[in-house]
Amino acid sequence: MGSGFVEQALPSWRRAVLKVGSSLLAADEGGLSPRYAAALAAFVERSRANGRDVVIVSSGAVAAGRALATPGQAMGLPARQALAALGQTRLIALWQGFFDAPVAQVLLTHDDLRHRRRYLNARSTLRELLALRAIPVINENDTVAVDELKLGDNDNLAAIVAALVDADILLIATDIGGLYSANPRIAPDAAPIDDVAAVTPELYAIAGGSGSRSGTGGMRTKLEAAEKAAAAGIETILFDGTDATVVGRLADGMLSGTRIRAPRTRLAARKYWLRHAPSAGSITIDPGAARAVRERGASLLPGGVLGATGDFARGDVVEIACEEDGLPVGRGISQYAAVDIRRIARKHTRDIDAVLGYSYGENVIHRDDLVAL
Ligand SMILES: Nc1ncnc2c1ncn2[C@@H]1O[C@H](COP(=O)(O)OP(=O)(O)O)[C@@H](O)[C@H]1O
Ligand SMILES: N[C@@H](CCC(=O)OP(=O)(O)O)C(=O)O
Repeated sequence: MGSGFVEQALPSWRRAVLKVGSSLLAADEGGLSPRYAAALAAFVERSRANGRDVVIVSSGAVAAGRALATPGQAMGLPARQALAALGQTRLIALWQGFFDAPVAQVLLTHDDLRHRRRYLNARSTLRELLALRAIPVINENDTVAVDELKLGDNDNLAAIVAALVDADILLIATDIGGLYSANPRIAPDAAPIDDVAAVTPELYAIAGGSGSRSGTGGMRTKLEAAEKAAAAGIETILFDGTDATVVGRLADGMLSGTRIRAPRTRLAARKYWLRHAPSAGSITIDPGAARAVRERGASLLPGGVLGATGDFARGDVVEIACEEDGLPVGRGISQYAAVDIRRIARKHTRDIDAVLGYSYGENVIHRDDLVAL
């Protein structure tokens, strides 16, 4: 029996976040199983061979750890956290087993992503890992992630990561064909929904909880994730990771599952945000740098910077002004604090380290973080 979803073209993409739920990795007898992960890994491999980047957000640490715990043992929060710590090494080993390329373990909490500096550090690390052609495998840092530190679930984590790494698409592999008009495990005649223009309250009303022992959020958290991704201009795809044919076709650019659209493009969403975020200060640049930013969309290097006003921190949004006419050139996220910029202004990129004693890279503002006005 098919899932009822009609095959449609997958929107073209260059960088994806692939979220793999516990239900796809947990073995019936406890621990992890490569059963479904193998086809998903083959998809990652094929995508990478075509020059695309894939970041994996993988659940399954608790499920993996369960095989190592005594059955019947009390399962309070610390016990779950201990299971996650035990299971995480197995989880990474499972993924590494599929790839020749190195897998990098990245564990994140809400706190890491809420604080601007740590957010930027996570972003730089992930960018660097992708530049190294490594395969980042991300999970929530369950050891410390309790209550207010918790992102709650990996669907939401995957959406935040998608925005973090500038992904074009968020692929959520789950244990069901996609979104249905009701939970098919309860309502067998539920109808598949192939295409969603926007996540609405009505949609949340049809999304129920998890259908398996290992899964957590059910469709609700997948819709929350899709809503977050859409706000950043990223489309979300829900598909059945247990169906090797569906996964194989995905690598051919064809989807059987649910496509949840984003109302605006990624660039438009980002530029809108950069234009409207409150600014914490300004950077003055010379006319040559102003031309490079305006006409070529170039990154801002320290050589073209003349100074900084205000007391902004690394990661703040700042105005960029041209010293010649004082007119605004653009806005962007500064990689350096105002105090640092005053010291590296007019210096060559290679001297940053010598002047400051550290470096956050060659750009004062990276072109991806810059909008010309
Ligand atoms: N409207 C719906 N359409 C599809 N699945 C639904 C719906 N409402 C609830 N679900 C449940 O959501 C489950 C998938 O979520 P979950 O168990 O958390 O998996 P994962 O481990 O992949 O995150 C499905 O197996 C299904 O039981
Ligand atoms: N960090 C947890 C994952 C929790 C989670 O969100 O699970 P799931 O709903 O299966 O994606 C673990 O690795 O077990």
